[in-house]
This record gives sequence, C-alpha cells and structure tokens, in this order.
Amino acid sequence: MKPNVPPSELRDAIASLRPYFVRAGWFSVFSSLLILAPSGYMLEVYDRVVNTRNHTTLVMLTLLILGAYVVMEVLEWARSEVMRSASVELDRRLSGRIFGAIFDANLKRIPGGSQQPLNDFRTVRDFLYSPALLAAMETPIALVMMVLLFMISPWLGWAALVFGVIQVAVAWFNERATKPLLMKANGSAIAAQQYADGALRNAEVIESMGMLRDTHRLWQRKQRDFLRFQALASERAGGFQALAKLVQNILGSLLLGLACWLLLRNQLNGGGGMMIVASILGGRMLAPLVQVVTQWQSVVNVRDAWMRLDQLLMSLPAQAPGMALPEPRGALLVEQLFASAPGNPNQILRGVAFALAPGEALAVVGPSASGKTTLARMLVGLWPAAGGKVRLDGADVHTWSKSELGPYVGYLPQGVELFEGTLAENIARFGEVDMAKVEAAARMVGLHDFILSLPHGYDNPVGADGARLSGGQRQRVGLARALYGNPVFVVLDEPNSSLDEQGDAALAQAILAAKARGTTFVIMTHRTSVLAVVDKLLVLRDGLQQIFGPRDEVIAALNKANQQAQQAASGQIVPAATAVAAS
Ligand SMILES: Nc1ncnc2c1ncn2[C@@H]1O[C@H](COP(=O)(O)OP(=O)(O)OP(=O)(O)O)[C@@H](O)[C@H]1O
Repeated sequence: MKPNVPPSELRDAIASLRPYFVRAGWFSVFSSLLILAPSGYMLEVYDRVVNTRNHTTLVMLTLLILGAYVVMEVLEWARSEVMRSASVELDRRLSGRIFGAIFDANLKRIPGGSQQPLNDFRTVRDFLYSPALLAAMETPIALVMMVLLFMISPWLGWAALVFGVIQVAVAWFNERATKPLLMKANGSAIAAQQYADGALRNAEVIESMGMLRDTHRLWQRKQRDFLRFQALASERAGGFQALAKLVQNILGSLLLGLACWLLLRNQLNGGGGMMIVASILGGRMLAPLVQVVTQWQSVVNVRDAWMRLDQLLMSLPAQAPGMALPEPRGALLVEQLFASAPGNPNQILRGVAFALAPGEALAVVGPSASGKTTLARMLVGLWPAAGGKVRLDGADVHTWSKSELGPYVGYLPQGVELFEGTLAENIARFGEVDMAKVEAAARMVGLHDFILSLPHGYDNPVGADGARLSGGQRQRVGLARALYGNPVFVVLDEPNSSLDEQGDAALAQAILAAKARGTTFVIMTHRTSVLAVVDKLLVLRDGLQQIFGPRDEVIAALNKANQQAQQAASGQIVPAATAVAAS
C-alpha cells in the first residue's frame, strides 16, 4: 500500500508556475533556432556572394544576420525576464508560508527555526533564472541539431549521437563524483553559519570572559570542513568541466574533418559549405550540456535546499484558521492540565486545575523548575496540552485563532523579548499605533515620564532586542505591551525580576487598575511583593499543584504547615511572607 505522504507544497507551487515555463520554453526554442543563423549566413555568403561577386547580396545578408543577432538577444532577455517573474510569483505564493513554518519550528523547538529555510528558499527562487536552468531549457534543441546533421549525412548524425552520449555520461559521472562532497560542504557551511550566529548573539559573554579565541577556533574547525569539502568537489568538478569542453571541441573539429572526407568521396549533401555548417552544428549541439556540467554545483545546491525546505513544510503542515468566537470576558478554566515540551515526552505539568472569574488575579509560586513558565505558556496557548484543556470563556485557547485572540490577551515572557523598532511600535505590538492607547499603557506602568525625557519620546528606537534600554526599562516596556489596549486576560512571567521598588509599586498599581476594569491576571513570581494585589494563590512543585485557593487561606495553610514542620525540626517559627517565598 502507498504510504500516506502529504503532498509537497513546494512541488505544487512550482507546478503552478507552468505557464511561465511554457512561455520561457518557447523563447528558448526560437532563440536556439536563431543560433543556426550564423551557419546559414556562412552558407549563403559562400554560395551566393563568393560565386556571383554581388555586393548588394552581401549587404542584405549581413543586415539579416545582424537582425537575427538582435532578435536572439531580445528573446534571451525576454526569457530571463519571464523566469524572473516566475521567481517573484513563487515568492508571493510561498514566502509567507515559509516564514510561518520557521516561526512554528521555533515555537515547537524543532529544527528549522533559523535563518536557513529563508536562505534555502532564496536558493530555490534564484535557481529559476540561473544559467543552469536556462541551459537545461536549451537541451531539447540539441535533438533538432542532431536531426539536421543526420539530414546532411548519416555519418555526421551518428558521430554527433555518439559524442552526445559521451557528454551525457560525463554529466552523470560529474554528478556521482561531486554530489556527496557538495552536500557535505553545504552541511558544514550551515553548521559554521549557525555557530557564528549563536556566538554573535552572545558577544558580551564571549568578550567579558575572554572566550573569543576558543570560539573562533571552534568556528574555524567547522569552516575548514566546509572549505575542504568544497575544494575537493571543485577539484573533481573542474576535471569534468574540462572533459566536457574537450568533448565539445573535438566534436566540432571531428565533424569538419568527417564532412571533408565525405566531400572528397562525393557523399556530402549541399557541397563544401556544409563542412563548416556541420562543424558549427556539432559545437553548438553540445553547448547546453557543457553549460549544465559547468553549473552542476548550483544544481546540487538547489536540490539540497529543496529537500530541507520540503521536509520543513511537511513536518509543519499549514494550520487551518483557528476558531472564530465571540469576544472573551476573561473567565479562565484550567481542566486537569498535563503539559510537556514539544517533541519531548517528559511531563512538566501533571494535573493542574483551577478557575478564575473575570477581574481576579492569581499568583503562581514555586521553586525553580517547578513548571511556572510552562504553565504561563500553556495559559496563552503556545504549546498544545498533553492532557486536559485551558479554556478562556469556555473556548480552548490553543485552537483559538491567535490573531483574533491576541488583542484580548497580554503576555510578558520571562525574557521580555522586545523587537527592533520604536517604543511606540513595541508597546502597540507592531500593529497600527494608537497613541492614546500607547500612552495609557505607558502611564499604567509608570513609564510615560521616562519616555518623554528621551530625545525622540515614543519614537525613540529600542535597538535590537531592546539593547538600548536597561533591564528594568525593558521589563516595563514589555509590561506596557502586555497591558496595551486593555486586554481581558494577562499572563505575566516574573514581571518584577528586574524592577526596583518604584517599578514594583507601579506594577502593583497597574494590576489593581486593570483588575478594576475586569482584567484577569495570572502572575508567575518568586517575589512576594506582588502577593498584596492578588486574590488567589497557587503553589507548584515538580509540576504538581500543591495548593490553590484564596490568597490569605493559602498563606495561612502554608504558614501552618511550615510552622509545624519547623517546630518538629527545630522549634522555630517563620513569618508568612518568608514561608511563601521559600515555597
Ligand atoms: N523547551 C523545553 N524542553 C524540555 N524541557 C523543558 C523545556 N522548557 C522547560 N523544560 C523543563 O520543564 C521544567 C520546568 O521548567 P519551567 O521553565 O516551566 O520552570 P519554572 O518554574 O518557570 O522555573 P524558573 O522559576 O527557574 O523560571 C524544567 O525541568 C525544564 O527543564
């Protein structure tokens, strides 16, 4: 039985470019036929001008051949333009999908979540108007030339056929000899590039701890592999390219000699001029094949890129648009939630269950690696649940269309994650900037006065990853972004880890103000300052929900348990806040 393989989106997209290929194919046929014009010119000059000594005929023939050259160039230009348009069309069809797949691969932490698929797509797209493909389009014309040679004399036709077969064999051996090396070279180049990207992202760590030399050494090792494989492949390819040219040149001269021999035996149709025509046809016939051999590296590269892209798109099928649902109010229900990281079977959360009414705030506390960040990701629907569900107003947040749900949700991840752009753009989530809303969000987190003190105010750029801001400022901008547009449900993962006392107070104020408007909050925290403004408390340990309930009841229960444990151990009593923080 045929395995159930999903259709290749890449192949479908290329198949949809058929009209472009057909048009370019016709241009190829006509421009290749015009390649015969110089042979015709030579014959006519030899036949009509040399014998008759007619100057007018010479001028007319020369004008004709000049016209033919112009038409040939125009056709070749038109063919390139058609294929360039095909590449633009391919980009229009697939670039969004590929960008989405890279994004998805990043979210799911699977290979492909890097710059590489975009490079691969550029390789595939550019190949559409590369010399290799344009030469391949001309190969059918070789058959026409061979037929013409057979028409002049079967001897010439057979000789051309034998050399054509030799040339195809050269191309085949070239493929066998260079493909594995070129693929290894590509793999090493990608590894070196990815290593360099990672190192550049961590430039400060490398510089501060003097790691540059070792980092460079490791990069060089990968880069050396790439250079070694590429040099070996080029060496072998160079030999085959020389061989291909040799075969082409030999055929040209051989056909001239053979035609001369036939002439001497009175067996050449068309007389002496045909000797030259046969030689030109022979040389031209093999030209596209020689070109293909010369350009073989780009063929291997495109095949490699194609396979990686195809695999990425197949492993991350296009998502059906999520459910369209009525505006949420912020009622959160977590039903027996089990979670594991994508591609990893280990369960991180095991049976977390709680509910929050609109306008309620919950603090999630627990030791490091207890699963707080994982719970935050699950609450905003980033990872699919391994069991159970997270529901906002009854609907599963994971399957809800994120572009629809986004405006109602605020999320501040642990790493903040700002983007290159202005403060206003970052706060407005890179959508249409509504300055009134931007300012309101900045005021809520106590950032407005600081922003106004900057030279360009809200138009001040934040730099790549928010590099122009301090850690605390970045966190506040992230908070303003989470609160932008008064979302009904906000998840904050360690929102005050970089905040000072003033920032902490601003955060508490912002939570209270948003709660009063009906926003539901879940705040993952190690710090106790935020506990003053929450209604409920959940304690996580090793992915298990230890206790959940109204804040004061949970603190009292924790204190009691802690006191009992401590008294049993040493007779000491610990204050409430310390007990919660220690949990
Ligand atoms: N992408 C991932 N792949 C595999 N395991 C993961 C992934 N993310 C988190 N984990 C594991 O899940 C567990 C919980 O991690 P999580 O980040 O949710 O804890 P946390 O309570 O937020 O910790 P902290 O307070 O230190 O931020 C850890 O053991 C971690 O190794």
